This record gives sequence, C-alpha cells and structure tokens, in this order.
Amino acid sequence: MPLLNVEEHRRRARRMLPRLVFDYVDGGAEDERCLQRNRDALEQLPLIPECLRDTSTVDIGIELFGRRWRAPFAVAPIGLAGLVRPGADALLARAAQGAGVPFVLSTASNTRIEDVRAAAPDAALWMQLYVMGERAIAERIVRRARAAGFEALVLTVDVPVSGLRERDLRHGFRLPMRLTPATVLDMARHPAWLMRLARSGMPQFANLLPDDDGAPVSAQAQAALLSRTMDRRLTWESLAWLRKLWDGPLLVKGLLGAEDARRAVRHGADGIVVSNHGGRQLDAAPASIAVLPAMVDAAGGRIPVLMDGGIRRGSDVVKALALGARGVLAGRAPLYGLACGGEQGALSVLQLLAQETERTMTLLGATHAAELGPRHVGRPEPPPKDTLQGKPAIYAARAAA
Ligand SMILES: Cc1cc2nc3c(=O)[nH]c(=O)nc-3n(C[C@H](O)[C@H](O)[C@H](O)COP(=O)(O)O)c2cc1C
Ligand SMILES: CCCCCCC(=O)C(=O)O
Repeated sequence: MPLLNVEEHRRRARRMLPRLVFDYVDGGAEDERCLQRNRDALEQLPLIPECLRDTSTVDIGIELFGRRWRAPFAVAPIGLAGLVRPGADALLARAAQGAGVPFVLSTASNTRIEDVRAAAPDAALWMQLYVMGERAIAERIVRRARAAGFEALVLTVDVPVSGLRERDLRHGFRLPMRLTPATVLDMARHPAWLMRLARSGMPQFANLLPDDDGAPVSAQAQAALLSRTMDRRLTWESLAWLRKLWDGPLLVKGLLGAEDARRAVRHGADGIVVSNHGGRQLDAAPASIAVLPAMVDAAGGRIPVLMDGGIRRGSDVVKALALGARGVLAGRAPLYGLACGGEQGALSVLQLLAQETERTMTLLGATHAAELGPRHVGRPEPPPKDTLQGKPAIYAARAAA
C-alpha cells in the first residue's frame, strides 16, 4: 500500500525504528505542549479560497538568495540523523536535490560536509551552525562549508542549553548508547535497522572529527554537542564575527519575538527562521505560525522570513506563505520518509508536500506564492475540546497509536 501522506509515513516510521530512535525524532521538550501547539495552531487556521480565477498553470516555485526552489520549502537541519539510517545526511541531501529544494546540513551531522557535497553535487546546500565553547571549531566548519560550495549559513540560536527531552531521558538515550535490557530488546525487534547499524557502526559527529587539515577537535566539543550545550556568551554582537568569516547569506534560526526580528535586521542578518526548534526546546514557546505575522511585520520586508514547526501538509506550507513567510523548513516530515524508505522515502515525502501545496494553491485560486496573502487565512477556529482539558491531545493520539 503506498503511503498517502506524512502521518502515514510517521506511523510506518514508528514501526520500523526502535522506540528510542523514533522518540528521539518524534519527541519534544517536557510535556510536549509546544510540539502539539505547532500542529494545533496550523490545523485551527482555515483557508479561504478565491474562485473563478485562471489556475490553468500553477507554479509553486519561489526564488530566494538568487536560487530557484522548485517548491517553497527546504529540508531543515537534523542532528544525529544517522541513527535513523546510516548515511542519512547524504540521503536527505540527495532527496532534496531530487525535489529541487535546499537542504540544510546540521553541525551535528553524521556525514562530513565534503561528503554531503560529493553525494549531492547539484543540490542547494546550506550549513547550519551551532557555536560551542571553542569558537575555532565553528570557524573551521564555516570555512569548510564555504570551500564545499554551501550557499547559506544558518546560525541556530535557540539552544543555549538543551530542552528537557523526557522521552530521551526515559530511554537513557545518549552516545555512546548505554544498552539496557529494554533497549537491547527494542533493537532486536527491529532487525533491519539493527543490521544497517551493525554494518556502519555507531554514528559519529563527523564534522568534529580530526580532518585532512589535521586540526585537532577536542572531546569537549563532542560532549558539548552531545549535551546540546552551546556557547552562552554568544550575543547579537557575535554576528559581526560570523560576517567576517562568511560573505554569503547569513540567517538566524530560532527566533519567536518581534524585537528579536528587528535585532536581526539591525545586526545585518540576511534572513530569519521563525522557529521553536520543532517544540524541542522551550516547551512554553508559542507555535511558530502564531507569531509569524508579527515577525513578518517586524522584519518589514527588509529581509526574508522563513518559518518551521509542524509542517505536515501542503496546506500548512500555504498557510505560512499566506501569512508572509517566503518559504518553510520541514524537519520531521522528510525524516519519517527516510525511516520508511531511505532516499526514495524522503523524496516521496517531499513530492507529497509539493503536490499538496500545488493542489491547495489551485483550490485557493493562487497561481504563484506571491499571490497568497492574509486574506486567504480565516480566523483560527476554537481548539478541539480535548486540548482544553488537562493533557494536550498528543497524549490521546499516542495512546491510540
Ligand atoms: C531529530 C531532530 C534533530 C534536530 N536537529 C537540529 C539541529 O541539529 N540543528 C537545528 O538547528 N535544528 C535541529 N532540529 C530542529 C529542526 O531543524 C526544525 O527546526 C524542526 O524540526 C521543525 O519542526 P518539524 O519537525 O515539526 O518540521 C532538529 C529536529 C529534530 C526533529
Ligand atoms: C544528541 C545530539 C543532538 C545534536 C543536536 C540535535 C538537535 O538540535 C535536536 O534538536 O535534537
């Protein structure tokens, strides 16, 4: 049976992956209210069509930073994706190349920057940057990304410390993995996954390994990445330091407040990504889509605003565009695809999102992203009752799954 949508890929991924890996991907921080809020806020927005418009040709492509994207989304940075499938970063990059959309490589990738470029020579590759204590490490990553022809740098700023990921804590999730009887049983129940891991070995933070240039990388940096402990002395002034190293587009990812959008403009960012890290950091954070209009307003058309968090349908993409985003990032959606079918699975998810985006735009009477506007979005419908009472709906969904 072909998988018809992202949620079906998610359910298949849940069966195919050991529970601790699935939970690493699927989970959020604390009570996972922010994770749920992203979905609720998108679902509660109705779309209002304009009828009797010529939609004989609909083009969902956009142009950003001098590149045409075949669809208005990119693949978000995903650290430790190699746990889902060996070579995940290269497979996702190739899927993005196939779909004609950018791929953002995480600092915490398990494939080296240069190897991802070699695997996807025609892809629009962006580099996500985590700055840990030793600035020299970030500098080296930026230099290597530039040399490998990466086109934009995305500085993630919402991880001064890790969010409290209780699903991970429950599983004793860490690297190297601490094997308990429960995790051994969990893995043994997923022999295909286990065989792949056995063949490739445990994923490493590939960009932090000593490289051809012989520069040593400290164990401290590895540990910082593992515990998601970033440099807390990083401030808006630090953008000037990055500017000296990177002359291409520089985006700041993880902003939710209008004043921060204005600061980004003032400090010379070329774009921002409105994001709550997919509900994995501050559980009390708002849904990205809820703050998007204020962020777009604050950016005032001076720099493009991208958004991520909860994108599971083409209609979600369209809602973000209608509220002023120039494009969106999809994180878990292509990752579920990767878990189901490797590169082809990830590509299928990207194609599904593109088809749904095109169908939704056609139904709205919009032939191009630029024709979408706030008039296409109605007032949020009241949340379903079960999100109003105590536990968020995700608990009910999980129990039913
Ligand atoms: C498993 C996983 C790993 C992630 N790793 C990173 C990362 O290394 N760097 C980063 O900036 N964001 C990371 N993110 C956040 C995503 O880039 C993105 O902001 C988020 O997934 C968007 O929400 P969505 O998954 O609902 O699409 C990660 C997300 C997930 C699910
Ligand atoms: C366990 C290492 C994870 C590296 C960073 C990944 C990330 O940002 C996340 O949200 O998870």
